[in-house]
Parts: sequence; C-alpha cells; structure tokens
Amino acid sequence: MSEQNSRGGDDAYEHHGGFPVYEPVKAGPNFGRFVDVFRRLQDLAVSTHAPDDVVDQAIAQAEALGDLLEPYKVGEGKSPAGFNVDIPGRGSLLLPPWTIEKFDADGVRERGHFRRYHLGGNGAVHGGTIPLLFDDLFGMVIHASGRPIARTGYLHVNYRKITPLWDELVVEGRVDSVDGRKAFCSAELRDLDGTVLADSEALMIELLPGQP
Ligand SMILES: CCCCCCCCCCCCCCCC(=O)SCCNC(=O)CCNC(=O)[C@H](O)C(C)(C)COP(=O)(O)OP(=O)(O)OC[C@H]1O[C@@H](n2cnc3c(N)ncnc32)[C@H](O)[C@@H]1OP(=O)(O)O
Repeated sequence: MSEQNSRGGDDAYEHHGGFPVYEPVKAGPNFGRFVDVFRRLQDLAVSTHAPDDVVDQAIAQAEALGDLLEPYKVGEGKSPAGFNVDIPGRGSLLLPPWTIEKFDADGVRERGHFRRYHLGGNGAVHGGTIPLLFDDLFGMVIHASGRPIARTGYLHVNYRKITPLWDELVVEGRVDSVDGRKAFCSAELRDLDGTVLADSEALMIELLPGQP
C-alpha cells in the first residue's frame, strides 16, 4: 500500500526519511521472561551492597552469561528488543516497562510503573527518566497518527509533582497541530487518581528523504 506524506509524496522511501524499512521482529515465547530477568538484575545492580566475594561471583556469572549471548549479537532492527508491542517497554531495557493501552490516530496511552533502577533522589523517579518516557511516547504518537517518520526537535517537560517508584501510572499523548513537516505534540503523566505528575510538549519534525 502506498503511504502519503505531508509533502504530497506517496513513495514509501520518503515515508521513512533516511531510515531503512524495519519489519517487526517476532520474539520467541521466552523473550518476555528474558527481559524481566534483566530488569531484575538492573534493579539489583543499583540496590545491593554485597560482600566482595559475592561481587566476584556475580562478575564471573555475568561474564559467563555474556559469553553465552555474544554469538547471537545482531544489528539494529534485527533483535526483538524494542519491536515487540506486547512486551512492556516493547522488550527494550532502555525503556521503562510500560504497556500500550491505546494506539490510534487520536493518540497513544501507556500504563506502567517505574522501578528501583529508575530511582533519582529521596524515593522519586529520576528526572531524566521522565523525558525518556515522553520522547518514546511521542515517537509512537507520530507512528500511530500515520505521519512519516520524525525526530524530536525539542522536548519540554514540566515536573508538577514527585513521581513515585512502583505505583501504576498512565501517560497519554497526541498530535495537537501540524504545520508542514512540524507536528506539535503534548502529553501528560498521571497517577490513577488523575493527578498530573508531569506534562510535556514536543516538536516532532518529519525527516526529509535521506536524513538520518
Ligand atoms: C514494528 C513495531 C513498532 C512499534 C512502534 C514503534 C514506534 C517508534 C517509536 C520510536 C520511539 C523513539 C522516538 C525517539 C525520537 C527521538 O528521540 S529522535 C532523537 C532526538 N532528536 C534528534 O536527534 C534530532 C536531531 N536534529 C536533526 O536531525 C535535525 O535538526 C532535524 C530534526 C532533521 C531537522 O533538521 P532540518 O531538516 O534541517 O530542519 P530545519 O529546516 O532546521 O527545521 C524544520 C522546521 O522546524 C523548525 N525547528 C527545528 N528545530 C526546532 C527547534 N528546536 N525548535 C523550534 N523549531 C525548530 C525550524 O524552524 C523549521 O521551521 P519552518 O521554517 O519550516 O517553519
């Protein structure tokens, strides 16, 4: 099917700027557990104070695990990490473990929580993690709106309240207006009482053919 872009082109290459056309990478049945166990290790790596001999054993076991996985390294777009919408955080350890609830032209909503790995100071989520959540959401908002691939021009975040670890939260965003290549987007992060913890505005700029 041809894809119409905002410049009136219907060329699938233009729709993707300078990006290759990625295909979904199907994960095996164990991949969700694989991601979960690494999330647990991320939490433990930043929340333990083990005796040095235990640290030494952990290093040996982690190196053995690295040796097991190393032969299976693949290039960008070839791993199921980041491409599986059924797995929290799309199966990417970079992303917080949030699940997509709504994905359509009106916007995208995700639900999830932050973990110990995402700790900033005094029990609150790290202030750098929240723009990550919004930035990824805006990428999905563009995808869901059917617009050509875009990169973030700017991302503004207002931190309204302390964002807690572990509590279930909801983030929702949408395209508010479009001006040529520019899509102006907004989103809010809320707790389950509806209190806004942070909100964000971003400019997502459609890539020209060949732009990386
Ligand atoms: C298969 C299953 C999939 C599942 C579903 C997956 C969905 C998939 C999710 C992906 C989720 C990841 C999403 C991450 C998204 C990033 O985080 S991208 C990484 C961060 N962003 C970047 O690295 C961008 C770096 N910047 C650039 O590359 C270039 O600046 C850009 C964006 C290509 C634009 O450059 P350019 O083409 O030269 O454009 P330029 O003429 O400068 O600007 C165009 C217009 O925008 C305006 N503009 C540009 N910058 C700004 C600014 N900062 N402020 C205001 N106006 C600006 C200009 O004034 C101009 O306006 P007009 O004159 O047209 O009115």
